Amino acid sequence: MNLQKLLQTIRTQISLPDRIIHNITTNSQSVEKNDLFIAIKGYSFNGHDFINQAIEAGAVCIIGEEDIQELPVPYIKVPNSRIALSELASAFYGNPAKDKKIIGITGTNGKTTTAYMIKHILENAGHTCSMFGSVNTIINGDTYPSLNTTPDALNLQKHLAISNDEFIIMEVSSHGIAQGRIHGITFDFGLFTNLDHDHLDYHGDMEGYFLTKAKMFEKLKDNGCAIINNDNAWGEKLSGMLQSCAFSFITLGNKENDELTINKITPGFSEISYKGRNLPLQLAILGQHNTYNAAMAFLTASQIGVPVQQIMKSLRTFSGVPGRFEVFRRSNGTTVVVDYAHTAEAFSNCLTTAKTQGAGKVFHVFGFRGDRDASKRNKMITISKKLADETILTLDDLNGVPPAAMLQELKEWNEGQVISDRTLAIQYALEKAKENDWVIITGKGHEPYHSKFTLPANSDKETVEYILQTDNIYNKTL
Ligand SMILES: CC(=O)N[C@H]1[C@@H](OP(=O)(O)OP(=O)(O)OC[C@H]2O[C@@H](n3ccc(=O)[nH]c3=O)[C@H](O)[C@@H]2O)O[C@H](CO)[C@@H](O)[C@@H]1O[C@H](C)C(=O)N[C@@H](C)C(=O)N[C@H](CCC(=O)O)C(=O)O
Ligand SMILES: Nc1ncnc2c1ncn2[C@@H]1O[C@H](COP(=O)(O)OP(=O)(O)OP(=O)(O)O)[C@@H](O)[C@H]1O
Repeated sequence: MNLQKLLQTIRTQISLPDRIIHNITTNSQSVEKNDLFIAIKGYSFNGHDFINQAIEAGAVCIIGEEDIQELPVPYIKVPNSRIALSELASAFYGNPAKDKKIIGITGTNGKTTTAYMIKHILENAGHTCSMFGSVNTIINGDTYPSLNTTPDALNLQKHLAISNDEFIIMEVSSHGIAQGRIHGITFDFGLFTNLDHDHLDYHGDMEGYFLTKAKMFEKLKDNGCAIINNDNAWGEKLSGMLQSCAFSFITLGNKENDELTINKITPGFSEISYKGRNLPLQLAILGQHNTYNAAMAFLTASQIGVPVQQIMKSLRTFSGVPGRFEVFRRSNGTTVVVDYAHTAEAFSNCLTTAKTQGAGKVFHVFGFRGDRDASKRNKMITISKKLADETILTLDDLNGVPPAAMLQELKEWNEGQVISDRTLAIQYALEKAKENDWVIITGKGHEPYHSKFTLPANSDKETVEYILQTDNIYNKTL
């Protein structure tokens, strides 16, 4: 793309040589000849420190937000590099968002599950969908791994440009919003699932976290639609803020003016009311929280025009998301659940579901992510001890925290079992659980985790599958 034309996007007054830009990059290590390098101030590094390296590798123009003198190539200072990145990426890929119907899903929990449900319903109704989220990225039917829940601006614009699908369903994380990753796009639908104590290391407090999430709704098209779960204080607060917006908004909850109300939740079957009709909502997956996710998906599909009966049928055949409340049965009658829960509310949902399903004893295995919001740990442990019969603490991703320091902390939180190796912790719970007991393993879900005793498995899901397939306990085979 022509450099001068590209830079009109960020309204620069600087006159630039007439040349073609090969690519835009923010990483000096991937710069190639004729690239435009954008210096980003990050959390671990400052991209401005790598400008010389980028020039040596062939960058022909640099964008940054610091004062920098005497570079051998044009340097353009902008107020905010991440915003410039979004604008330039959008221009570079031909403003691909403008022709797309984009569904953005934000909230602490339920984004992935709701995204999968919407995709399932829309595809059954004959639509095609791309999906960008934390489990994977699906475009034109091809699946790619995801680095982030919300792709960085360059990848986001690139994904949009290559997608030929009718709908884009994307999870919108608070980090993605705060880092301007979605700056270059507008949404047709904006969904808010809920808000729970998480990521406060990044956002400071709940109010700051909420206001970041709320920013996604500033990006809704005037003819767009917001769909809010009103059955929590933060959803109600957001609904209040959206009253005077140009776009329409509808809510789900348990009040008269909610578009959809959830009247009753029982295992595998709930009753909702929609447009004056009471409807049985049958799901093949467990967890009362999934009724809320299904209700969000229902409202979205209905707004798109999928007939109600068809939505209900699709929800009945929805088989779930990898690592989200995945249920396994052991031959001795124990039920094992692998779930991606990271917050106290998500723990509460999982553990309560076990009890409502008639669990005997409930064993709960989990750990804390190192270097991530330590302020939520007290709530997580408290709810686990309240609702589980035995809490077994183990290591989760350490993110650079020394294992000994984390183990020491785990021992301070739990006078009961602390088993450092995650595989052995799962093994311990499975050995103790008898018929009708439940083992709930939260944290890693489908994501890889490197245990010393990894064997053929490296996620909680694979660990459990391996044990159940062989019905063997790891240390007997080591
Ligand atoms: C803390 C955080 O959010 N980090 C994200 C951020 O990276 P960063 O700003 O920290 O980058 P950095 O490593 O400090 O580098 C700064 C700049 O220097 C450049 N650099 C660096 C080294 C070098 O040799 N040369 C060079 O040019 C880098 O390319 C970068 O442009 O920007 C990157 C590009 O957008 C993200 O991939 C990265 O996500 C990391 C992987 C991450 O773990 N993020 C998590 C916290 C996150 O975003 N999570 C949410 C979901 C949360 C949830 O709901 O659970 C998500 O959307 O994924
Ligand atoms: N509607 C909900 N309300 C509360 N908890 C939920 C809800 N939906 C899912 N959960 C819990 O949150 C966990 C993560 O679910 P999901 O992956 O769908 O959410 P997410 O918002 O995408 O989270 P992440 O970004 O961490 O993947 C689930 O395993 C479950 O324990």
